[in-house]
Amino acid sequence: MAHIQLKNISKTFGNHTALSNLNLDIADGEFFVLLGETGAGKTTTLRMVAGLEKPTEGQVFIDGVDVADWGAAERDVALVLQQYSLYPRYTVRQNLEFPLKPKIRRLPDAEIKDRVARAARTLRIEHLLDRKTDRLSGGEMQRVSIGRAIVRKPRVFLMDEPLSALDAKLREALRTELKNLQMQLGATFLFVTHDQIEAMSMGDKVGVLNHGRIVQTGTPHEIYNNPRDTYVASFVGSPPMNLIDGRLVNDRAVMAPVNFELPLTIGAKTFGGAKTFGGGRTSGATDGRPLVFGIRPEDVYLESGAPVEARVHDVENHGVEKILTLRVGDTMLRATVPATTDVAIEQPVRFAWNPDKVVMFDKGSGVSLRHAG
Ligand SMILES: Nc1ncnc2c1ncn2[C@@H]1O[C@H](COP(=O)(O)OP(=O)(O)OP(=O)(O)O)[C@@H](O)[C@H]1O
Repeated sequence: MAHIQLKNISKTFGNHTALSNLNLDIADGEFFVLLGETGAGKTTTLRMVAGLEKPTEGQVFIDGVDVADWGAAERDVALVLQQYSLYPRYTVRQNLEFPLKPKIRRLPDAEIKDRVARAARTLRIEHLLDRKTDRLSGGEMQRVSIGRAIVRKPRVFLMDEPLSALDAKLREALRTELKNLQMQLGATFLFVTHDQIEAMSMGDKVGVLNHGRIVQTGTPHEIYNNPRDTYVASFVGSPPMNLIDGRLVNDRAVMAPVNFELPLTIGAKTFGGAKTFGGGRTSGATDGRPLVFGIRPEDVYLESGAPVEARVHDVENHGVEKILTLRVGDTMLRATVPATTDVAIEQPVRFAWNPDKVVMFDKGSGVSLRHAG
């Protein structure tokens, strides 16, 4: 398989900068997800690894070799796209055989048969082998597209939103299958998506791309719990992290514009022993500085006697849990609570949060104080 490195990559189209100084290091056998909104530069990055696009600046390395002069075929990568590129009049078997039959490197018939059979078994499409591809469902077609990549045994799989055209249920099923497949093949995957749930559930590592720049790279756990800036904090997580403006004053967090105070140390008795705030990273140096406080909805909880009073503005039922919108003055804040929580709209409630989980961001730069060092 392969180790992929992108070093100081920039790409401009005319006077539009699609990628700026991008660095990525994808380990051999890693499932790496590039996550970003539309237009962030995901497809451009993928096409550069595939050899379909040349960087304006910087280099792409595969297994330590600069592949600038290698064409797409020499790079030995397989691309799976959102739109399945199958031959509609051909059967599934013929579609799977097709990539193995170019004149220059035609494989022996027995080898072709074996690879097709294995791919079909892995993707559970054996029963479809003799069916024409225009008679398949979307999920089946996408399996065949992935099969066309697998049979080639490429060094790297490049996947450009391969699940986004499928309905929610199928997407979920194929997410698991793709992850299993990657582990089974031990292959290096670069998977591109705008869907943070896909990224968090499949990636060994996730790179968050914003306007052509990598904002943060890390495990899903790191990205979720320790977002580098307010962009990552609000992009990853559903509902997103609550971001509330405020300042630290005498070791208390004063949140504007409602002026409610968050104690930095919350009494051990009432609030479960949590005594520090923001991972213990409070110091005199931050006093008075404008900050943004990030609190995940699941770290907010209702409790009588808790420090802040709010009104319930909205209640969404999500089966096992409810997502509440709480109103404090003009500020809205989301809280994920158990479905058994009995609340009504406009009801007054009191809430607290897990102080260990609060992330403080510099208001000016948006960067987390933990990352700013
Ligand atoms: N061939 C091109 N010519 C001009 N601009 C381009 C070209 N290819 C991409 N761009 C621009 O570069 C930026 C990045 O595009 P890219 O397709 O990589 O984004 P993306 O993150 O994959 O978006 P999406 O999720 O919508 O596919 C966009 O602003 C796009 O319009």
